[in-house]
Amino acid sequence: MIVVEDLHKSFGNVEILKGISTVFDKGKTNLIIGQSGSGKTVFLKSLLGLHTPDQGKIIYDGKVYSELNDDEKRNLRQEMGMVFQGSALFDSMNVEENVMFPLKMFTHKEYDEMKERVDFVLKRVNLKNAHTKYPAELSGGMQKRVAIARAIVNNPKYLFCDEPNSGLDPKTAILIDNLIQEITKEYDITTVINTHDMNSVMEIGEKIIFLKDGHKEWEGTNNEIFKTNNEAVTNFVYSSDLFKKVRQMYIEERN
Ligand SMILES: Nc1ncnc2c1ncn2[C@@H]1O[C@H](COP(=O)(O)OP(=O)(O)OP(=O)(O)O)[C@@H](O)[C@H]1O
Repeated sequence: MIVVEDLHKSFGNVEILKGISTVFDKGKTNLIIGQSGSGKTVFLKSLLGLHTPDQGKIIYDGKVYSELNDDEKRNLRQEMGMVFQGSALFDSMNVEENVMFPLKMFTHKEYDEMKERVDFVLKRVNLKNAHTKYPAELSGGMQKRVAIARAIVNNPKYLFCDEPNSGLDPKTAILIDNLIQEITKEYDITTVINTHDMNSVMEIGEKIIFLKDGHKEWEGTNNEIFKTNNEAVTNFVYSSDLFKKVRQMYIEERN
């Protein structure tokens, strides 16, 4: 579980995060949504420890980040997995080497043990016979699977995903969303996903926080987002007429 208390972050004189408080539960897919420039990436980077907040606290299962010493911070970072936008695989490494990379960096495991773990996670993301392939030889969906395998290879307690569906067709995007949700539940991970994808919001939005201009404007579940009367949220989520009609039909059906 990650608890965020009154998080503020400025760059120069410009305040980007203006006092965000929320809770991200374990075993759940938590989504951050909001318009471009609303502060989602700055927020996600703050959760990763890449930005130091000016004010407020981030608490990881009882550990207040700002109160940890350097070793404790390093240990905590090793409990975090990250799926970057565009997968960010190493082009010069094959799939097995990409996935093994965090184990080589952060553990002292023998090769056989690392290989066993790599085989396990690649199987878990349904990638078989891809060990010796290079990223350029893989489809976008397969690259995402490799990125997810790499993010979970070190058994993270926290998984952060930045636009995991960018560049994928809608069907593959749903498969990737479902895979992230399954893994989150299976290994009881606290997962936080930064997304623009409204399909993701509807499919896996167990908890959604909507940022607007650096504030938390709204939070709730995918069921609640259908019913909310918050204008900023409805304008954002139902920006197309088609979505507005679907929402109207849903509300009428429920009444
Ligand atoms: N390192 C930085 N230095 C100065 N300003 C920054 C820095 N990082 C982000 N910003 C500013 O913070 C604001 C929020 O940016 P952020 O990248 O968090 O938006 P976002 O909601 O993730 O947008 P998008 O959906 O387009 O990725 C922007 O105005 C951006 O210019």
